[in-house]
This record gives sequence, structure tokens and C-alpha cells, in this order.
Amino acid sequence: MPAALFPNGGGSRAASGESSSAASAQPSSQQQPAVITRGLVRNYSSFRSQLPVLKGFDMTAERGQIYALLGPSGSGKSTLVKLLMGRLSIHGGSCTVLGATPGTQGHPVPGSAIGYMPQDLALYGEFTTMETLRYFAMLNGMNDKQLNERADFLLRFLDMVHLKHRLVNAMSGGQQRRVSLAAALLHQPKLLLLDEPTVGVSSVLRARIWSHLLELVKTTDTTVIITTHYIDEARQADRVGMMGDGRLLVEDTPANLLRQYQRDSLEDVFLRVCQEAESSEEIADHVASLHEEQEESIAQHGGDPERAHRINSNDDDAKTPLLGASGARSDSKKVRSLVPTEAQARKDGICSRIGQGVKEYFYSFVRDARWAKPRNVKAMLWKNFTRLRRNYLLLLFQFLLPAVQIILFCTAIGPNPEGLHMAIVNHDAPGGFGDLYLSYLDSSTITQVPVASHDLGVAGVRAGDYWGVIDIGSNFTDDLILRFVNQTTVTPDIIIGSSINVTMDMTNQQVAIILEQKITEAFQTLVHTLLTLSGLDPELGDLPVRIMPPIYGEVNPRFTDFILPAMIINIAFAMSIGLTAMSFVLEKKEGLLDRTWAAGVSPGEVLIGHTLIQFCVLVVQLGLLLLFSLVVFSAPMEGSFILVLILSLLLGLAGMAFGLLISSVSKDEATAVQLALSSFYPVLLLSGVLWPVEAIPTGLNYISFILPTRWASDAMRSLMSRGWSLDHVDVWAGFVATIVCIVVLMILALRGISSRD
Ligand SMILES: Nc1ncnc2c1ncn2[C@@H]1O[C@H](COP(=O)(O)OP(=O)(O)OP(=O)(O)O)[C@@H](O)[C@H]1O
Repeated sequence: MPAALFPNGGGSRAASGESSSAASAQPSSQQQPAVITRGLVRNYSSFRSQLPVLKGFDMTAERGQIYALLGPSGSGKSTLVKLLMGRLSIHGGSCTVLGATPGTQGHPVPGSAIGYMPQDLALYGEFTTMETLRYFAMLNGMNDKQLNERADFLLRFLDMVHLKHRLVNAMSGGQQRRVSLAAALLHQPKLLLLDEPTVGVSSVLRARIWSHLLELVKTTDTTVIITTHYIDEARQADRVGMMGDGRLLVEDTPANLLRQYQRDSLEDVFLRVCQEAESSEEIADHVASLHEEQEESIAQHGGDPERAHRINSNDDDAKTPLLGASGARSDSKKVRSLVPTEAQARKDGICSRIGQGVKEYFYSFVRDARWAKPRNVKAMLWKNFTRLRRNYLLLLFQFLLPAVQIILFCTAIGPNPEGLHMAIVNHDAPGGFGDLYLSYLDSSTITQVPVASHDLGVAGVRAGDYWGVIDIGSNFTDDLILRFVNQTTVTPDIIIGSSINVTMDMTNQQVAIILEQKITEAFQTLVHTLLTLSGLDPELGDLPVRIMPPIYGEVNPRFTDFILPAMIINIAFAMSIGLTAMSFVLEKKEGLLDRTWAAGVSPGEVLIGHTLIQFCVLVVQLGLLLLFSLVVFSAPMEGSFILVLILSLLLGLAGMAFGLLISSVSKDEATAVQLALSSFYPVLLLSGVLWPVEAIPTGLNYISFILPTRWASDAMRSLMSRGWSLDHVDVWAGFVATIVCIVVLMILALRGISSRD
């Protein structure tokens, strides 16, 4: 096994925890290497299991040098780079970057001390090259003069002067990578983390990039850590680290590696190192299995190691040659000790993971709770505004969508249906009360179709031609007079003869209710006329129940008046989810957020950036929504318009917070769309928008209880229809529930977006 394997004896030091205390002992020493990791461990969680990616990684990158990191695909290079810039949390060991652990309070990592070029493109496609540079210049506190000077140099150096004002989306892959590199080099950081910067660029440009990096480390104390698939280009680096299976296998100068392994190319050295690592892994596995067998044997022999050893000595002898020299055994044990055994993993188990999760949760709050930096917020606002401006058609659509929804709603829902066909069978004498009754039927709602007989009418209903049949008997006029005027002679036959028989298709509840209402109203009018003509008091024909003038609302309330206030709330909430649900899904997926974190922007600043810009969109949306509701569709407005406006804005904010939460937990657009859409109907149906909440069964009522839209809908109805104010519980409860909801959702969204796992 070569001496360079497991450099610095990192495994054992990490295990003892020495390195982390050493790192924190001299955090600001200029002599200290730029990057030191000792026993660095990082896992990814997948369903019910942990994927160990870094299993005790030790590296040392000196200041002012280029350190090339080589490793097969999936060996954890990008993971390491993200750990170095503080994007991922460390699960074990230590990591010191420019004198302190990344993410330590006050440490400029992540921040302007590093320049990060991710493996993915991670650029805003709707920005030009210059706008991209301006964004990163703002994040790094550069003024216009500094930006222009650096931009001029980088554009010339990367041969992109002609691309200065071209949109990134309109560039080739190689051109886009050059923009990405320029963004990382722009602010001349102390540490450059370049994740495969030369992929997809021409060999000429690759040579220029390397010569620039060499020049950079020669003339400044910049440290460059570069991962690459082109192994032989790493020859130009000051130091090369080769990694495999989550560990650094070897680390030295290219010349020393070539000499030590007696190879002509780093590619051959890499192959050799990997082969050795594989065989050492086999030995390590073998030692581990022996160790487990021994422990089992000791357990079987009553915990007496001597006895177990004596009994197993023959087997041991057979196995010993495989172990090789004692040094190899101890090295193998070192290797093994870095990998958590299954038993350890089980022991660490669910409890410690929950404990770690809770601890991390509170740490992340402390970490993210710092005051927002105006410069970062300004950069976020500028970035979001520029993106919005570029997608002006989408913006126009967003402005108009809520207004269009309320127009559709008020036009299509609430008004009475028109032209409902009814079959009319009138056997009464011509010019009698039968004709008079039919003339009282609301002609806009009911279209009368005379038919010869009841059977023909029923056949038409069965065929779907009519909603019902109205039958008027041959003695209708005479019997009606007897029934209402000469009441002393009324018999059952007269009751039947003076009645109008209606046979209906009741499959559409709303249609049936309206037809019944219109048919009854017409009869009521007929009776009034009859009594008046007979010199009697028309009220004799009324039910002895008198509906007095209402305290709130109209005598004949419109369905629209009931539903409109709650609909405004619901549209404000639902539309705002759409404003933010996609906010950073794409940014996350395409690595754009990683770049933002690397520049030292906090999750809170990202949230503020999105919330403020989308709030401006929301104000326009709500302005149009209220304008159409109040002016065009005459929604009731008995209370304070200011309170209505504030409540709508708060609901919009709650929707935006919910959208931000969706955005923060969604890995891709499909998930975000699914979550946003699937929340729409439960919120609509359980908030009492379409139907009174009193009708919701007990179990569902608990869910309805936690929806801010339920309380806000009540408050809005009370404000708009009853004219109540904040001194009424129904109103203030709506405001309080909405504010609580905004705070809770924002905290959850902040947590979701700041997750470093
Ligand atoms: N967010 C994640 N969740 C789960 N597993 C992940 C995640 N990111 C990376 N991995 C896994 O971790 C391992 C290391 O990934 P990483 O991207 O660090 O490798 P790499 O060396 O940079 O690979 P390449 O050279 O192909 O880019 C891979 O097996 C990968 O599938």
C-alpha cells in the first residue's frame, strides 16, 4: 500500500475529533491551508435508508494553489464542493475553509470569499451576459465601476465580447459555460470552487482557462479547487487529489504521483490507485467479517476470548495469510472504522436522527435569523423584477387572471336560468283563469310549449324535451272562483279542479327549485287578482307567515351576494399560490439557488425578494378584482372598503406564503403543480364559499377550522354584507387567523428552503 494513501493520517485524527478542535483553535491564521477536511462524512437520505457518499474524507488544499480533484462519476466530488461552500450540512468529521467551518456566523464562506461554478449551468436564461454579471456583482457588493472593469476583462479573456448583450437562452452550451465561469471569477474571490468548468468548452478555451487559473494563483493568493473529468489536464495543478468510494485515495503533486506510481500519465496513476483501493477494500471487508465472526464466537463461548481463540485457532491460521502485514491490518481497520457498520447505523437509529433533526432545525433558525442585508435583498429584487419584466406576457396574464375569474363567476353563477321549456296542457275555457295564470308565468325563465295531452307532455319530459308538464283542468276557472270566493261550498272535487298539476324532471336541483318558485309565484299573483276582482282583500290568499324587512341583506337575496365576498377571498388566496409556487422550484432544480447560497444570500433574503416582487403583482391583481366585483357586478359594500382591501391583501399574502412553502419542498415543477392544484378544491369546498360551513360534518369541520379562508370568508361577508367592523369577533377573527397563517407558513417555507439536506 503506497505511503500517500490516507494522507495526514486523517482517519484516526478525525475519529478522535482532534481536527475539529484544531480548526477552531486557529480560525483566522493566514498560514493555515485554505481547505482542510478530516474524517468528513456526508450521507444522503433516501427512503428508509442512508446513502453514504463521503465516508471519512481527508484533504488539504494549500493557499495560492490549484487543487485538482479527480474521481469517478458519482464518487462525491460535487457533494464535497457543496460541503466546502456550506450548502450541505456535515454529518461527521470536520471541514475548515479559509480558517473556519463554512456557515459559521461572520465567516465569509458562503459569501464573497468564494466563487462557485456549479456543474449544472445554473444561469438565468432570460438574462443577458451583462445582466448575469450585474446580478453577481450586486450580490458581492461591487459598484458599477468595478463591475464594468471586470466585465470588460472577462469578456475579452473568455472571448465573449460579442455575447455581452445576448440572452443566455440564445447561446450555445459552450458559450453558456463561459458565462457561468465569468460569474464565478467576477469578484476575484479568495477561493474558487469550480465543478467541472471545462466540460463542453473547446480545447483552445480549455487551455486558456487553465492558463488564467495558473496566472491567478501565481499573482494572487487565490486558491482554486477544480473537479474535472479530463484527468490529464490536472497535470497543470499544484496538487492532485484522487477520490473513490467516498474517501481521498491519494493526494500529492502530479510529478510525485507519476514518479511514485511509475506511470506516464495521471490517467494511468488514477487507474492504479483505484485498483489498489479496490483490493484494500476487499481486505477491509475480510477483516471486518473476521472481526464479526470473532465477536460471535466470544459470545458463544460465554464471553471468554481466550477459549474462543483456542477453539478457533485452526480457522484463524487458515485466514491469517490473507491479512498480510500488521501494518496492512491496522490500515484496513482504519478504512473500516470510517464506515459506519450496520449495527452502528441501527444504534444511531431513528432516535438520534430525530434528535439531530430537531437540533439542526433550531440551529438553522439561529443561522438564518440574521438581519437581511440590504445589498442582497436589492439584488434579489432586481433579479426577480428583471425576470418578471422579461416574461411580460405571463405578467399580463397574471394581472388579468383574477379579474377574468370574477367576471366568469359573476356572469355564469347566480343569475336565473332562462328559456326552460315546459309543456303546457290547458283544458280550461279560452280567456279563463287558465290563460290568465299562464300569462303570469315568468316568460324569461319559462318557455311555454303547448301540447295536446298530459301523456304527450310526459313523453316529451321523458325524451328530455321539457323540464315538466303544467296541467290545467277543464273546470279550472269555475272551481277557482268557488274555492276562493264562495268558500262555503268547497268540496274535494273543487280543490282538485282548481289546482294546477305540475309533473317535473327533478334531476337538476337548481332548475327544479327555480321552476317551482316561478310556478308558485304565478299562482299567488292569480289568486291576488281573483280576490281583488271579487272585492276581497288579496292578502286572504297569502300564507299566514309574514317575512318582515330583513335586518341585513335584501328581501330577495342574490346567490351572488352570498358567494361573492368569499369568492374574492378564495381567488385572492388561490391566485397567490400560483404566483409563488414555482418561485424557486426551477432555481433549485437547475442549481441556481446553490449559486445564490454560495454568494452568501440567506434563505430569508430569498423569501423577501420573492415576496416583495410578487406582492406588487398581487396589489394590481386585487385592484382589478375588487374593481370588477364592486363596480361592474355591484357586490354589496356595507362596511369599510379599507378593511376589505387589507383583508384581501392579507389573504393574498397567506396564499403567497403557502406557495412559497410548496416551492420550498418541491423537487420539481410537477410536484409543485400537483401540490398547488390539489390544495385548491379542499380550500374552496371547506371554507364555506359555496355552501354554509354549518353543513360540514364534524370530522371535516376540524380541517375547515384550520383554513384561514374559512375565517376570512366569514369576516369578508360580515364586512361587505353586514357592515360590521373590527369590534366584531367574526371580523377580527378573520384577520387574526390570516395573520397567524402567514407567520406559520412563512416559518415553514423558510425552514424548507434553508434545509441543507
Ligand atoms: N440530493 C441527493 N439526494 C440523494 N443522493 C444524491 C443527491 N445528490 C447526489 N446524490 C448521490 O450521491 C452520490 C455522489 O454524487 P455527486 O454528484 O457528489 O458525485 P460526482 O462525483 O460529482 O459525480 P459526477 O462526476 O458524475 O458529477 C451519487 O451516487 C449521487 O447519486
